[in-house]
Amino acid sequence: MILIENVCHIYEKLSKLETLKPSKEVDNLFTQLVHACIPHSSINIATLPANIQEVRSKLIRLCGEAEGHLEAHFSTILGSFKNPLHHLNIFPYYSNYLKLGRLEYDILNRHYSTTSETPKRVAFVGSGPLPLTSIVLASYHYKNTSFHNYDIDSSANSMASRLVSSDHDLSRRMIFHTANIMDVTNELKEYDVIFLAALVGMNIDEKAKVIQHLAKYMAPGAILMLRSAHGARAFLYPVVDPNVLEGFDVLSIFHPDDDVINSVVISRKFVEPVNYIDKEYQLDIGSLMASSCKYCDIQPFTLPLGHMKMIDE
Ligand SMILES: C[S@+](CC[C@H](N)C(=O)[O-])C[C@H]1O[C@@H](n2cnc3c(N)ncnc32)[C@H](O)[C@@H]1O
Repeated sequence: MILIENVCHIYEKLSKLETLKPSKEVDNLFTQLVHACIPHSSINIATLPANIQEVRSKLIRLCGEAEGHLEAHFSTILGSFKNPLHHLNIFPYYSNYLKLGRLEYDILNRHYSTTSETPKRVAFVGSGPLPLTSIVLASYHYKNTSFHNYDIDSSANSMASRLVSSDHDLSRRMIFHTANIMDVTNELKEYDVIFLAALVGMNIDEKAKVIQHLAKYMAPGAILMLRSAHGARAFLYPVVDPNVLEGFDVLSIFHPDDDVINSVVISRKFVEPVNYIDKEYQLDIGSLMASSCKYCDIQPFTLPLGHMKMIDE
């Protein structure tokens, strides 16, 4: 299959590079990789043989590493401006973040509440040196909400806070916490909505552990927004399996088919605590959740961006 050959070929080249810091060569290879993957939305990655799965998980790590370098590079440049927020469009993927932010806002708005309330406190886990999702949501969509950004890396947080420090409004509403999210416990109860970055939990097991931790501490009824990947885009980002969302109702899953790479999974922490009686019952809950996802939310609604597919999985 041409796609697989192409992806493996690009992986070979990327894995031989000494550094994944931004350069013409690195940028070209990642651009080729993204363009190779975007059109293949119907391929089921789970059916590929083990050697290709191995390439895939290595590729996801390389993509994550390169994304970290790219974000740090542009955050440093932006930090040299008097007001960095006026220059965000120098980041080559800024328009993707504007689209993704709008998409996530629309999805959230539809499910957040039956009243016209908006979330008061939002957390973004894995915000990185260039926390564009929080910046876009805080600037354009949730203008009275505070955004608590969590990152394990203190240098990412200092770069990120520099970006908003000269903005009177955002510097008050964007708060940065340096912590491994696995060590943050009761504080998580304070958030109406928690976003989990695609790159926190690089494989199914790591992702499941983070989700289990969030399930343990999030407030009942709070919303968890997850980023996943569909079709060949799963060569770029980890896939969130809805079956690992124990303790949550999966409300819907969106698979963009344009240049927004990530799928969005929205789920709500159970309102009533679940008393697991025995292992068998626990399994039943899992399968019930998987099937409830099938039927929970399949009525189409108007998305401003077009090109979006709402898929029930
Ligand atoms: C650079 S990316 C930023 C977000 C990215 N644009 C996305 O949507 O995934 C991921 C960030 O997650 C942080 N991270 C990874 N694991 C983490 C954890 N367990 N707790 C907190 N932050 C974590 C990394 O330090 C990194 O800065």
